[in-house]
Amino acid sequence: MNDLAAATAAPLTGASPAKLKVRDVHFYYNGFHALKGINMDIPEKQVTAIIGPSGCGKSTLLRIFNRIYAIYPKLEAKGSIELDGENILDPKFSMNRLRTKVGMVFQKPVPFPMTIFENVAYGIRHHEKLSRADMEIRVEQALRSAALWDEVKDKLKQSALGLSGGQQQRLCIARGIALRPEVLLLDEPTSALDPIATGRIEQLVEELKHEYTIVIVTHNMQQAARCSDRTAFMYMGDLIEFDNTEKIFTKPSKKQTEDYITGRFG
Ligand SMILES: Nc1ncnc2c1ncn2[C@@H]1O[C@H](COP(=O)(O)OP(=O)(O)OP(=O)(O)O)[C@@H](O)[C@H]1O
Repeated sequence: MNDLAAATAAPLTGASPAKLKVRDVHFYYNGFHALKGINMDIPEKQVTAIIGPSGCGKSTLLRIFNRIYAIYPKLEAKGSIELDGENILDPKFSMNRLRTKVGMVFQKPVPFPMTIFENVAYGIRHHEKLSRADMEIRVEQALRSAALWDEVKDKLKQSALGLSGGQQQRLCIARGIALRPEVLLLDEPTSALDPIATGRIEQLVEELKHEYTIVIVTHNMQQAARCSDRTAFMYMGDLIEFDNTEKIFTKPSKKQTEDYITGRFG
């Protein structure tokens, strides 16, 4: 870790190397300075939660990890984010390649209006040419990984819109992992779900971290405490503290973090 990262983030502990190295990242919405010099190392095959009050920049930071902002004019990111040593903010890092390495699941599950099978196959087809048999294997693997296979294996040809909200969100996760990304971004993936479906997704996150580096934005502090290894606390575009989740929730170093997790503001 360089000096910049050391300024806000405790060093990574344990065996996980950094999968993403965020260095002095600034972000501007049409001139509005939304991220003010973020430095952090996201550990490989662990879950990193980003928490903080509404408007602090959580989603903005998450969306930079797959450069989704690049489709809008007047949005600008500065700094660098290295994925295994390559800067993903560099326009030379193609969007197509980035999509296969970094998958994203949004707050509200939005299945495509097509069959369950096609929802998963669609993205794969865009990037790879597979035989029908290989495609069937890939779709099954993705649905199994997303803990949805047993519930849908007999109705793969039915519309995905007939699934429950929790099933739809797991389908979106299956769609995300079907491309075999290395990093999975989850933007408040359970905010539209009931407690049972939420528990299922949290359990799934726990299982998926063995294969993927996961970054999750959540408003729910209990969720961050339950399912992440590291937690980043943001406030007004700054990364205030980034440390092991247990430390953030039991012995935070910064007063602002303590005030937030004890409900004194936000
Ligand atoms: N498209 C946009 N145009 C202009 N400003 C924006 C845009 N999107 C977000 N912002 C501003 O950038 C800041 C960070 O927003 P962001 O959505 O990242 O916050 P957040 O922490 O994810 O909030 P929430 O928890 O409410 O989703 C806020 O001040 C917000 O108003």
